[in-house]
Amino acid sequence: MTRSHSGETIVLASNNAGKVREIERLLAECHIHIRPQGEYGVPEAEETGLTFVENAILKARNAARHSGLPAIADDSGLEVDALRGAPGIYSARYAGPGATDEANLRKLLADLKDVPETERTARFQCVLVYLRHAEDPTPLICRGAWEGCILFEPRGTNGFGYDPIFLVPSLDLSSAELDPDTKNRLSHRGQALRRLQEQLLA
Ligand SMILES: O=c1nc[nH]c2c1ncn2[C@H]1C[C@H](O)[C@@H](COP(=O)(O)OP(=O)(O)OP(=O)(O)O)O1
Ligand SMILES: [Mg+2]
Repeated sequence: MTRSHSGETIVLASNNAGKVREIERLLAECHIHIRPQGEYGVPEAEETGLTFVENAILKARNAARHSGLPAIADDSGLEVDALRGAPGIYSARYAGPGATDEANLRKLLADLKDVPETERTARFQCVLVYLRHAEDPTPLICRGAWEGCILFEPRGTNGFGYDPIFLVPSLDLSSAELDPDTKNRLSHRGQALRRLQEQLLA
């Protein structure tokens, strides 16, 4: 069965403006049209899963159900080796329910204050899920991971979330010091999106 869209709108199951910007930018290049779920009055899904995959499916299904459209969801987070993978799937609520990006980032810096540079390795994970409709039994699932290190102080003003404290070692720049195209070329989300594009357009 073909998965191609021939211009059909896909709802993007995210309330995170930073994610929406990055995903719109990459998918526009291949003429896949997405609209954020806010435009359809989709209520926020409860992220009760224990894996990125489960949470992405929950979010995509919720958006597909309320909008009647195909849906893409992104569940992502930062795994810090010195914290045995935390905050992971809990990255958005690390400093508590409804925490701001700034509060989450400050908590992470505080938790790592005694961890030396060589032990500050980390990676961003991203899982994207595409559902043709709310009951789609064969979701497309694509992932990406981006290796880096946690800085001691924030640097840069681009991006969102933990970007100001995520060092990209090959460039010696934080993720918040990258322009949007460079971040999309390297990031966990960019990797997952290119895999999803291939499958959607296959
Ligand atoms: O490229 C990134 N650059 C910086 N930080 C990032 C990135 N990618 C994920 N993150 C962080 C943000 C948030 O703390 C968590 C995602 O949580 P996650 O539940 O997937 O998203 P969210 O609640 O912000 O929006 P939504 O669920 O509506 O898509 O990981
Ligand atoms: Mg979320």
